[in-house]
Amino acid sequence: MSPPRIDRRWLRDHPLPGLADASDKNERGRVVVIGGAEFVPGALRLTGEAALRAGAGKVQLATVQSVATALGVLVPEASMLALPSDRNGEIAAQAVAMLEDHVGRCDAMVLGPGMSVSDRTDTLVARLLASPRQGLGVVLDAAALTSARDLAPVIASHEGRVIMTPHRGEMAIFAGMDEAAVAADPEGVAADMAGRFRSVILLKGQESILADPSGRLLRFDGGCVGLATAGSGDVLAGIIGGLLARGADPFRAAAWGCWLHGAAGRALSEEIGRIGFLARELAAVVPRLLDETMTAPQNR
Ligand SMILES: NC(=O)C1=CN([C@@H]2O[C@H](COP(=O)(O)OP(=O)(O)OC[C@H]3O[C@@H](n4cnc5c(N)ncnc54)[C@H](OP(=O)(O)O)[C@@H]3O)[C@@H](O)[C@H]2O)[C@@H](O)CC1
Ligand SMILES: Nc1ncnc2c1ncn2[C@@H]1O[C@H](COP(=O)(O)OP(=O)(O)O)[C@@H](O)[C@H]1O
Repeated sequence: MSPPRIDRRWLRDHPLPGLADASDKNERGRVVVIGGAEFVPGALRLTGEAALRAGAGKVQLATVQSVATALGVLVPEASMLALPSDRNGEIAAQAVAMLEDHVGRCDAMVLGPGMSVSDRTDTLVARLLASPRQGLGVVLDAAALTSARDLAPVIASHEGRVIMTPHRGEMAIFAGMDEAAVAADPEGVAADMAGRFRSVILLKGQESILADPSGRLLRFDGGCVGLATAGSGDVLAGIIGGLLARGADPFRAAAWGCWLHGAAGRALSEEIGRIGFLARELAAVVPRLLDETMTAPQNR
């Protein structure tokens, strides 16, 4: 029997925490997004804007010094943390000392967009996850997933507050199996990894599978082919980070994020065309979708 579907009915039965009209931006939480490099200088724009569009109160973008100023101008709503880089224009391992302080003041951390697989990334990810912080939700995406594969006990110590978002290729590396084996049993693989890492796993694809350590499983098939575009996963990670910062629990944040991302893709398919809308266009659709799903009686 296939797992329940993430759809409007599921969202209605599992609402996001409400926000009073009188609420202050500080009540909507703070997200730090760590990643990017000289060869993908705009990656954090995708993630940071998505976190803000999902309702986060404040976003901080932490990336290499050589791109930080330009990125800050591109996303003037964010504050910037300029990190030392190595000779390849990627975040240097010593940046971790600067980051540890900042992460301690945040409600959500998104780690990995635009980073590449390397020993430096491994060091950074291991150090940033080493001491779980009360209430911090974590999204691990892209290269951070490869770093996470040897960190099961560390990730488990975060007590279910880590969300990992691999696509099938990343899951194959992460789980140490070939992609055909992941494709043959995505539900089994996602459930197994969620149990081993005591974390939430969102295995992305045309159909995405969401699993948590307690054995809950959901599926989402409401996206569209246009979502298979560069940077689309960076946007999803940002939406989930923004929802975590607003106070959603990790499983709910991942499920809502998956649905919002898919529904935004469908909206752009209709408005712009089936293929060829840009990842950076997705986030702007999210606030309207949130209003519709959170308030309109006909959608409940
Ligand atoms: N590239 C860009 O233009 C942009 C990239 N951006 C950022 O870079 C991140 C990476 O994106 P991407 O596109 O560089 O790597 P993607 O294909 O996700 O592979 C990741 C890993 O999975 C592996 N892997 C993949 N398929 C596989 C398979 N079938 N079977 C097995 N393995 C497979 C793959 O192995 P490889 O193909 O290298 O052998 C690699 O190790 C992205 O999430 C985003 O943050 C953005 O900022 C925007 C612009
Ligand atoms: N054919 C498809 N139909 C529906 N959704 C898709 C399809 N292909 C990819 N997606 C979705 O698009 C997103 C792509 O994420 P990812 O592969 O990480 O992109 P990138 O690495 O380019 O940022 C995922 O949320 C995935 O579920």
